[in-house]
Amino acid sequence: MAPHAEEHAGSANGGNSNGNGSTVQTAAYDVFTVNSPNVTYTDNEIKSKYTYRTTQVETNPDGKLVATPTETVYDFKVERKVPKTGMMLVGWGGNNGTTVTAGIIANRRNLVWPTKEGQQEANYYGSVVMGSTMKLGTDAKTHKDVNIPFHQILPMVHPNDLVIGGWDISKLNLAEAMDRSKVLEPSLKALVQKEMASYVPLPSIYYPDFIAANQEDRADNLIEGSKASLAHVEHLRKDIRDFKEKNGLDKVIVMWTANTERYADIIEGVNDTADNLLKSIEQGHEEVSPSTVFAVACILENTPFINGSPQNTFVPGAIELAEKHNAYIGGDDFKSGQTKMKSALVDFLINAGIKLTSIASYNHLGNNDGKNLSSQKQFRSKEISKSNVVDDMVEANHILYKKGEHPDHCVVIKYMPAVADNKRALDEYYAEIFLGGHQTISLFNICEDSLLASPLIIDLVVMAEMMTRIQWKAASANGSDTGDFKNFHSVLSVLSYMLKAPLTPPGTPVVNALAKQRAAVTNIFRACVGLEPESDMTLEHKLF
Ligand SMILES: NC(=O)c1ccc[n+]([C@@H]2O[C@H](COP(=O)([O-])OP(=O)(O)OC[C@H]3O[C@@H](n4cnc5c(N)ncnc54)[C@H](O)[C@@H]3O)[C@@H](O)[C@H]2O)c1
Ligand SMILES: O=P([O-])([O-])O[C@@H]1[C@@H](O)[C@H](O)[C@@H](O)[C@H](O)[C@@H]1O
Repeated sequence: MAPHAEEHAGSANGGNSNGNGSTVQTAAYDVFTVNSPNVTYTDNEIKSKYTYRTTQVETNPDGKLVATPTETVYDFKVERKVPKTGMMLVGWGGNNGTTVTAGIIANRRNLVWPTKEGQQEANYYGSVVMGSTMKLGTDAKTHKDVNIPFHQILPMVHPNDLVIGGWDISKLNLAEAMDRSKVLEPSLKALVQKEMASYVPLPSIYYPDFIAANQEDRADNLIEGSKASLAHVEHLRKDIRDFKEKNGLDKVIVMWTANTERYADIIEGVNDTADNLLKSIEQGHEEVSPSTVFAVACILENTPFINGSPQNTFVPGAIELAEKHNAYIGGDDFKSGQTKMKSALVDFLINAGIKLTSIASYNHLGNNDGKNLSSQKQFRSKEISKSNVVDDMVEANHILYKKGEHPDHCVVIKYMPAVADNKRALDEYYAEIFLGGHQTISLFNICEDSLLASPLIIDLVVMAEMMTRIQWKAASANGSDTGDFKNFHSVLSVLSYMLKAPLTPPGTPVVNALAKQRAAVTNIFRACVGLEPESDMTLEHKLF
């Protein structure tokens, strides 16, 4: 590890929400308990027996559909002890990395700072986990909805308790990098400057061909070697172990928030299987990217790895390796502003029976991400993730769209340094309506990119950590034992709400509709405490 990293290797130490750094025992019964014969609480676990109800459809020889309601009973088990958790960011010195770190410090210390609009308090707005609620049920007397904070449904890590560290190819300390990012108010920066200056990213791996050449001038904090090697894998694994040991952590989650890489070619014999990928890394194959090396290191270290960028980090060999090691991976590409709006608006239009015929998606931004994306190969990675986000919604409506038919969809990103991190998103949605009419929706959406992405980093890390403490097994009808509890599939598709191009287990469908994504994670967490899915039927208000 480079000497300067030794001198200052720091981590944003997590004082927990009561400030003493111990493991915070956050139990779901803090706000509620479930009164059901199917749910049991012990000091260490919540166990629930959950009946999953769905509908199987078959097609008769005459083409008629037959719908059969089905029930599957699962046992879920949740570890209640909230572990002392580390968040290691790849690209820690970037706009997102510095912003999320400063934001957590500001919240942990309950900071208030002057702005031109007046006093601003720290908050976690934009985080589903920390800023949203879910309906628990209806009040037995008033029959009004009772809503609880999302993060209270299960014993989740509090972001204030996260111990933060990471890597960057730039050697700037986090205070210098925060200044370079031009995201935060000077008054807030002044309050966190001292702590941020004590954090210096660990050196990282840098394979120039994978990111824009215009990034070379910041590559001064490097691990030796310009292509994949097992030495790189072992170096990163040791970094994770050292960070865990130095901070007395129970668990670490690694998040890629470094630059967008070009796509890696999928080559038989190179990255198509786990064994071939490991062999290619050993041989220093040019087609293995830094993000895939990080993914492999995390999988082998059994540390969840999430990709916040659009490149195809998870080549087939990486997915197979994660499955073999029962390790968690997730991605791709934070869904922060323009695309999040798109995944909600397209869902609304198509489900309203309005035939969307074209989406023109333009944006310009002036941060370093935009500079990297000004290179065609890196832009192409982003163009793919921003374009595929409507596919599931279009394919679900065969009334509006014939098979293979879809709206015209163009994505444009331009680098305009003047606007810095305040990305401008201009969108036009053009649709056919009743009797040949048209509806045109034009949006001008200023997205402060890092202030929108940082809460998603928190959500991804907190939810990924929560998933490591949930296990399941098929329950038996007669109470006989059905074997050991198991982890969810290695590919955490439950994280899709925060991601533009959700990675799903091989062969399973991709859901991009924003409301469906939120319902999925909400209802899975509810099932873990034996609660039925959120239903908006409210029959209690209709049948009386
Ligand atoms: N709203 C958003 O900000 C948003 C939304 C979706 C996706 N993303 C993606 O998140 C990523 C980060 O965005 P950002 O605005 O923070 O970008 P940024 O350019 O400010 O930060 C990226 C950081 O990664 C570092 N880096 C590059 N290669 C590295 C490597 N191999 N190892 C370690 N560090 C490396 C760079 O030095 C830089 O500090 C980008 O890929 C971007 O496309 C951002
Ligand atoms: O706001 P969003 O569509 O989720 O995505 C953003 C893009 O609009 C922007 O061009 C890009 O630079 C960011 O990295 C991010 O991907």
